[in-house]
Amino acid sequence: MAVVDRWAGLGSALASFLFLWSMVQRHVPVTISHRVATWANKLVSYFNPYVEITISEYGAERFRRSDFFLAAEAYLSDACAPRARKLKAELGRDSSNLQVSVGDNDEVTDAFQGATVWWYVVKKVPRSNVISLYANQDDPRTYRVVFHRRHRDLVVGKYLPHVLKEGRAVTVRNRQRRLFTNNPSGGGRGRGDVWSHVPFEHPSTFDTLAMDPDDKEAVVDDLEAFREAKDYYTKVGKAWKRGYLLYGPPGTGKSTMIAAMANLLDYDVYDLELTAVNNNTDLRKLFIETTGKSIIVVEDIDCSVDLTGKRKDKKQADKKSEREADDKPKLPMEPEKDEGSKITLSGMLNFIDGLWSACGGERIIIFTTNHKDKLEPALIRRGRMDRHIEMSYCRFPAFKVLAKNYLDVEEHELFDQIGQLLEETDMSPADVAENLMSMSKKKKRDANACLESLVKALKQAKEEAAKAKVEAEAKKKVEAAAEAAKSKEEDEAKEGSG
Ligand SMILES: Nc1ncnc2c1ncn2[C@@H]1O[C@H](COP(=O)(O)OP(=O)(O)OP(=O)(O)O)[C@@H](O)[C@H]1O
Ligand SMILES: [Mg+2]
Repeated sequence: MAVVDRWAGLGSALASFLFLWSMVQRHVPVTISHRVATWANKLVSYFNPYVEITISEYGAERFRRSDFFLAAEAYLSDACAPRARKLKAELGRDSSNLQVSVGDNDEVTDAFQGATVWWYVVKKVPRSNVISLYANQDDPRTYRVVFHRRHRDLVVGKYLPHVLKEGRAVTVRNRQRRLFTNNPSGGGRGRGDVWSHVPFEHPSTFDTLAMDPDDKEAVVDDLEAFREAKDYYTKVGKAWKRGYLLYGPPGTGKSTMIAAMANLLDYDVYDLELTAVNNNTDLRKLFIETTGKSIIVVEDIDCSVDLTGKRKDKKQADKKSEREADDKPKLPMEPEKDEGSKITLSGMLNFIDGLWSACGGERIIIFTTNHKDKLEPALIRRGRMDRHIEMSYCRFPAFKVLAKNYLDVEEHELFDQIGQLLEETDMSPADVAENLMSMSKKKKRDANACLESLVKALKQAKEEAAKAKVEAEAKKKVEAAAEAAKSKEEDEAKEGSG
């Protein structure tokens, strides 16, 4: 009975203290109550030897998640997830790789050079009128890093930089590379909508690419030097980017080489379809929305848009006369027919090396074409397209790579004959490859049969080429004769009238 009484007394005493405290608080100046709070904090920290650092999801850049937060997230999921009890598994952004991260309100311990560090994930529930029991999926999170105060220098000076570095490395390692293509201009709903992407999964590598070994090595060296050359580019005052022009007949491996480059450098690929871009402004927007560590590709640049001012004028003049000729009244509702892409040469040049091209850095721009001579020289001069790489017909060294890849054959009695034939005939690597895999699926791939079929195809190609040559010469002769006869006739007519 007495105990209950005592408790009741204590309760009422506490109640009156709280009441008094709230009265005091109301009447004591703000500065004093602040001072009391600071003192209380000091008192607590005197007895509590632990220090806390917080890393919030949204830092100074309100629209972007803070880099440090992302790095910490990656670090935790990689290094500490095995010790967490509450894990969260999500499909990665590309729904192909599973990402495990530490669940909300969980504690994870980490050890670093003898110091123990505790990580907590806290969700910040925004103050609102609606009371909700569960934190929202999108509520910003904060990491709390707690450690003993004697480790303060170690944690701030070494551990956190270590987390940042490791986290970034993990992000790069887990990154699913992507293949982007531009959406038709005007179709996007807003920022970030200009490119769509799929996972980049092309298996081509420089090992499987058939070309002259010396040329191949030169390209690989060049790419690797580029990747390491950030400081060099800064020193010489150039934007960190490099242009390659790949030219050569169809089927010689231009697209394949781009995939091999992306796989070698571990870059994303932006496949730019110029015909879907309306004007120079859209082109610039596309460029700005690309990220670093990427290859921007324009395939068949000679075919996609008319980049020479002269030809464009002619086309427009043609269109005009066409319009005048056709006197049918146009329906008022009918919009003016799109006059094709309005990208100009200057827009394209700006795209490659204008001021904007320096945003972000670490980009490779590649043009491919089947007709190098048709291109505007300004577009491909050195500095814009720094390196011109010719992809040519398959010769013996390239054939050896294909034979090894497709048939696992490095030596064969037919090689001499094939080498000879490849020197005399122009056959693209695509055709050679096709012959090397031309066996039906049921039969086991037989190297002899494949090589024989290749020899046959080469001989046939050689004959056809010879025949075509003879025909072309005959045609030339006939034309020359006709020309001579015509000029003779004209001369005679002149003499007759004179
Ligand atoms: N040098 C090569 N090494 C290995 N495979 C090749 C090579 N060239 C062509 N091939 C094979 O031929 C196919 C076509 O090659 P690719 O698409 O790279 O040619 P391309 O030069 O881009 O042709 P186009 O000018 O028509 O675009 C590829 O799938 C590839 O398997
Ligand atoms: Mg191609």
